[in-house]
Amino acid sequence: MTGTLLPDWRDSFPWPGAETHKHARGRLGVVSGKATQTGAARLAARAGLRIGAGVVRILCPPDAAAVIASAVEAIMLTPFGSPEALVEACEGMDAVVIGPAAGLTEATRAHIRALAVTGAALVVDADGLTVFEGWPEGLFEVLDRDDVLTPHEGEFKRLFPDLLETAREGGAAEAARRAGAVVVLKGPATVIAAPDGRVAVNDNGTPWLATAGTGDVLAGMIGGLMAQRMDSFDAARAAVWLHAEAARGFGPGLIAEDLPERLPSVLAALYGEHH
Ligand SMILES: NC(=O)C1=CN([C@@H]2O[C@H](COP(=O)(O)OP(=O)(O)OC[C@H]3O[C@@H](n4cnc5c(N)ncnc54)[C@H](OP(=O)(O)O)[C@@H]3O)[C@@H](O)[C@H]2O)[C@@H](O)CC1
Ligand SMILES: Nc1ncnc2c1ncn2[C@@H]1O[C@H](COP(=O)(O)OP(=O)(O)O)[C@@H](O)[C@H]1O
Repeated sequence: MTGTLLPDWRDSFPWPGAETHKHARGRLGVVSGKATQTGAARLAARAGLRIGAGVVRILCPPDAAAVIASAVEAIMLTPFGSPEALVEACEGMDAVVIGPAAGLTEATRAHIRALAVTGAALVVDADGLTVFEGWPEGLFEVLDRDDVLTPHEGEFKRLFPDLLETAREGGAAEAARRAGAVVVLKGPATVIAAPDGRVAVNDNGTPWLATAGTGDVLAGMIGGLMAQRMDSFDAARAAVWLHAEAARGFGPGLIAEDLPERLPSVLAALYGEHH
């Protein structure tokens, strides 16, 4: 492992107890895009499962069901055809990831606003952020403090056009206050900020992560920890650190698909330090 100090979120990491079962470990939902854009959701779902959510289900538009069904095993699948049907399919979910390859459509906005009133904590990423460009309050007004936004710099600028001139730390802190949710401003030194003023800067980033789909994996990892009821700020810090650690362990040639498969060895090292 990199660094001499072990990260301080490890004491609240959700290792399974002897009496647990899969539903008790946490239920994660991941909303997929249309039939030609299902890869991002599958990456996020696999990452959520690898990081310990006990049950992971992809929610998809009806046209995407056949594509996804042939590409998943442990991950379950429910098609939905309206915001109401999505809410129904998410009943009992502890956390839901929405946005990766969701599409820049009115439907994506409606799905996010509908999910926000369920009991599930939300991770909003990618198109789920961009689709609120010009109407950020349409997103912020429905978020809770335990929801998480995961913008890269381009997405951050679309929601907070005045804040990137500020230093990244200050900008992310103000963004979290404005959104009323945790903000993960991704990049070489990812900044994690909570609406209560907590701010952390991740120190183990690696440029091997600069490849398509790694952000989708990160969203799934954060959602997977939130599904296990880890505090959202700690879940985001832990996921960002573990994600980079998995990439460092792989090195040259890394593609997004490799990250969930590296997680067991990163988690095993962390588990060994803890027990
Ligand atoms: N397997 C799959 O199915 C995958 C599906 N994916 C899905 O694809 C969709 C598009 O996602 P996206 O992130 O490529 O595009 P988007 O944000 O619309 O615009 C990109 C523009 O933003 C700017 N930009 C500025 N800073 C930036 C930064 N730090 N990182 C990146 N961009 C930055 C930059 O502008 P430039 O700097 O070039 O002027 C750039 O041209 C989305 O639905 C996503 O979920 C992907 O997740 C991959 C795997
Ligand atoms: N140069 C870099 N150094 C460290 N981490 C990086 C670098 N470039 C990208 N990353 C990380 O890779 C991930 C990319 O996420 P994102 O831009 O959302 O990609 P995608 O939409 O293709 O999934 C983020 O976690 C980001 O912090």
